[in-house]
Amino acid sequence: MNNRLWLVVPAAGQGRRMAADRPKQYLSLLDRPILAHTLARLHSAFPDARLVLCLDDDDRWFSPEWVPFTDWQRVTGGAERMESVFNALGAIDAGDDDLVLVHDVARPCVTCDDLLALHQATQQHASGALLAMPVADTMKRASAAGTSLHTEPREALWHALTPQGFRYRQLYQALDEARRRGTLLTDEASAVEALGEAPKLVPGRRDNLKVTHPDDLALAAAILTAQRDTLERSL
Ligand SMILES: Nc1ccn([C@@H]2O[C@H](COP(=O)(O)OP(=O)(O)OP(=O)(O)O)[C@@H](O)[C@H]2O)c(=O)n1
Ligand SMILES: C[C@](O)(CO)[C@H](O)COP(=O)(O)O
Repeated sequence: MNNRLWLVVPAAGQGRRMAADRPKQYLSLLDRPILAHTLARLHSAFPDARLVLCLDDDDRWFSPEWVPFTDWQRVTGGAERMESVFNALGAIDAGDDDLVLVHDVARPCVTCDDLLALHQATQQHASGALLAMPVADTMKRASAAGTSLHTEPREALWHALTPQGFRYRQLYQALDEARRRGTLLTDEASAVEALGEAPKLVPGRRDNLKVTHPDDLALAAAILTAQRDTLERSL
């Protein structure tokens, strides 16, 4: 039997750095909320996957009309992103070798081609895979006073993006272990790395922006508009 594909979308954040009147996933981007864009992108790549959407229990903004998947469920988010993802894994009836792709709701500009590339890499690499981007700028080591102490070699530095994909059992064990240690992790790959594994870095597009600060909203709108003009067929 083929392994199932699960999409876990952590969407239980409060968007504190955005400082808006609602969690950032419900801010309007062009014609609809960020959450609707992100789910539409995932659906265009994986229409038959099962979606697991992590939402805050007190969320009063969510509407199911923004979910294009027929096969989906809502789970309760945690206090931190990694807890939201762990809750999702605990709530599903997945096989050990089923693939799980975790994608931030706050990354609405991910393209179909990048999603498919990450999915393929996850199938091919036993330690899992993540979309990532090589660091492009000269990197400085700062002092506590905010002065530049020296220049760091950047050749081996990458920005971690999402999705990040793993086999279900491996990811569950990795996050469970991190919780037991009391380590706070900002992505799934960190948990798997802590088990001694080395997930594959899959070069992703530079415009897979995580909407984080207020000025990211205009940037995301410009990216989506440019993608509509240049990538129409592969979105
Ligand atoms: N307890 C949490 C915290 C974050 N997230 C999700 O994890 C992703 C990445 O987090 P981040 O960009 O930090 O979002 P927020 O936590 O909402 O933002 P902030 O840190 O500024 O409050 C987002 O899709 C967010 O909704 C989540 O599901 N549960
Ligand atoms: C997984 C992630 O997208 C990596 O960039 C993540 O959401 C990071 O969040 P943070 O803003 O760096 O805490």
